Amino acid sequence: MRTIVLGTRKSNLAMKQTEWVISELKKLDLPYNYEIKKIVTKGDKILDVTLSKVGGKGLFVKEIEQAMEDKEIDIAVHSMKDMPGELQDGFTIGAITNRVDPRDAFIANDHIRLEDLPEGSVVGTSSLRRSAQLLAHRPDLNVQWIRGNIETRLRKLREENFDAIILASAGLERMGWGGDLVTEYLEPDVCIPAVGQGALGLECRNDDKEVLDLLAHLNDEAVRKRVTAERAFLQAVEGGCQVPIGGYATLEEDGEVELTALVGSPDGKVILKETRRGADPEQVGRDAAHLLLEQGAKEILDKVKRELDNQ
Ligand SMILES: NCc1[nH]cc(CCC(=O)O)c1CC(=O)O
Repeated sequence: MRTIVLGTRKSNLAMKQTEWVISELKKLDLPYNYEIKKIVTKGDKILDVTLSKVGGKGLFVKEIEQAMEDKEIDIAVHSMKDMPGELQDGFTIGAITNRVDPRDAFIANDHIRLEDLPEGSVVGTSSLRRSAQLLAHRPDLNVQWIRGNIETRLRKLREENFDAIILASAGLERMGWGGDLVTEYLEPDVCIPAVGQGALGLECRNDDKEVLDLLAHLNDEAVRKRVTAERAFLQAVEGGCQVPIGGYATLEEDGEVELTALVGSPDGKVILKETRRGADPEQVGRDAAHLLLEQGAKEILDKVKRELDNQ
């Protein structure tokens, strides 16, 4: 009986996600054993440093792909939102799983809602996408950088000088911490989520037919269409997870995908946002990108990348 090894980062969230994947695989009742191997990536070792400094997008993914190439692992479990736009040769996303809540969660001390936060309140985020949209909505707030995994950020909200933080609902939900912790969920009209947020990507070697067949059972075709549109947009604007880009697609009753795509300046002063709809997810993503590029998205992103490089 083949043992299929699932590799992931060693954070508690990554472990929870991988355990969930294994429980879904076990339900299939196929003759395989499953094992988890934790991989400590460079990105995990330097969480306190600005990621862009040490290789930017795909930092976590590369080392996990190396482990797959070396056959140490067979499946890599990723948050789709941490996946770079393009994979290295030899790998493919065998499944995009069902999507938990894609929205961002606003968590405030004393549960003060975003609308009611006093001027100058300190909101922690480590995402330029969140800071751009937050400041566009509430330019009077004081956005501060907050780093670390989910547990660390929640601790910093309690112990340090933050009035509120923003986290992905998905991570909280998977940790089993949704509910009471969250002050409010930010709807896409306030905060467009990150491309792929809430879905898991199960990556494998593209010549491993057995694993590809196995993963096909976990693929959610509706989510794949949505995330495909979002990622086509991300790729066409050449963005990664370090730049202020959001993309959120829904699947409509007629089978068309509707994508809202966003590029903003980190200070929230410029927000470019367009909605496109169509039958071909890739085309919808590229069209949205084209519209934003026409309006100056590339200049905004180039400026952000230059600033990150100079940090
Ligand atoms: N950038 C970190 C990260 N990568 C994936 C998630 C969880 C959400 C998801 O699976 O989409 C988070 C936490 C966060 O952004 O608050």
